[in-house]
Amino acid sequence: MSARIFIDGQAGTTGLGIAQRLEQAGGFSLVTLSESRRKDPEARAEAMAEADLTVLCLPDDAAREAVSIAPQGARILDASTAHRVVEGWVYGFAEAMAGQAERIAQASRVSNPGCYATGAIALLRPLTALGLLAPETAVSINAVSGYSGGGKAMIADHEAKGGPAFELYALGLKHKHLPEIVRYAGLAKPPIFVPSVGHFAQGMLVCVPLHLAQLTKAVSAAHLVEAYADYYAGAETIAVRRGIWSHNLDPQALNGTNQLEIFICAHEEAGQAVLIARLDNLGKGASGAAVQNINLMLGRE
Ligand SMILES: NC(=O)C1=CN([C@@H]2O[C@H](COP(=O)(O)OP(=O)(O)OC[C@H]3O[C@@H](n4cnc5c(N)ncnc54)[C@H](OP(=O)(O)O)[C@@H]3O)[C@@H](O)[C@H]2O)C=CC1
Ligand SMILES: CC(=O)N[C@@H](CCC(=O)OP(=O)(O)O)C(=O)O
Repeated sequence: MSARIFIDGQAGTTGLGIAQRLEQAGGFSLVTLSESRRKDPEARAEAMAEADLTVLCLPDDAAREAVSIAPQGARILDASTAHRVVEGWVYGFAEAMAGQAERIAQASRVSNPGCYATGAIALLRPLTALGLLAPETAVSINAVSGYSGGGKAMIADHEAKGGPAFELYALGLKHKHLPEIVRYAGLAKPPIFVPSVGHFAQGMLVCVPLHLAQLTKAVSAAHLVEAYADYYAGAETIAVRRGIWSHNLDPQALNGTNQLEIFICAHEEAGQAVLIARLDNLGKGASGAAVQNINLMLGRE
């Protein structure tokens, strides 16, 4: 029998992406609401009761409201930022932490990670877990995203007005992904995080520049590659590669997939490295990860 999924916010960017992926995968049927009822709390609560699993693809306030009206026993996966560091919610990044896939499978409340957070945690968690990076280290993160990361409003802006070509933002240094990055990367204090957005729809790069002396012991780039490869051994969605000087990295290369690539680039004589995660912000950064979590929660993976 097919599993019944209610996507609250199905008309939005993430909701549409999840619906398409579930349709392609097969074995799911969607509980849907008419245009006139899709924001009606009573209709949404009924749809949650009918479904085996509800996925929230809503702005944060609407996601909190959805949880408050959810019928008893409803299982919820929240794609918003609202519950990522909230007690009682399991963080939906199965590959990042030992035992996390099992915790997701058993949970009734799972939060889907943020797109930048997925890249940052994929890079930093192995280093803190292996004791190579002390939690109190001062870390910086730079990232670039396609404009679909900003949802319907940013998509409309870019597609109607043609730009800007590139811009930095969140320069108040309080980006909404910092709390989840701190908690799940295992850091003791927030990194300096400077995201940016370019005039391309989809795809992202998340970069952590590192002086090798910041690590707790002397390691070569080859050792780092090996350490990441061991950490993610068996993770089908994550590939580890040694960065090559002559390569440029295109943020769009993994679009349409649920994959994440880690590149370790280093200038060892200078004691410098840059760790880079490449992913599709709408794939492993949103809808792809959501479908992975749906499968785990329903015991299909
Ligand atoms: N875009 C991305 O890359 C990612 C987004 N997310 C998160 O997913 C969530 C959705 O984002 P995104 O898909 O980009 O946003 P969009 O703006 O594209 O879609 C949000 C949808 O929610 C609907 N909505 C708003 N309020 C309510 C309500 N009270 N009841 C029912 N529906 C409502 C909107 O309706 P209407 O169509 O009328 O506006 C819209 O269809 C956000 O929390 C976002 O932070 C997570 C990971 C990545
Ligand atoms: C380009 C852009 O604006 N990106 C969004 C993040 C998108 C995302 O993944 O955020 P959530 O998962 O937390 O919703 C931002 O920086 O706010």
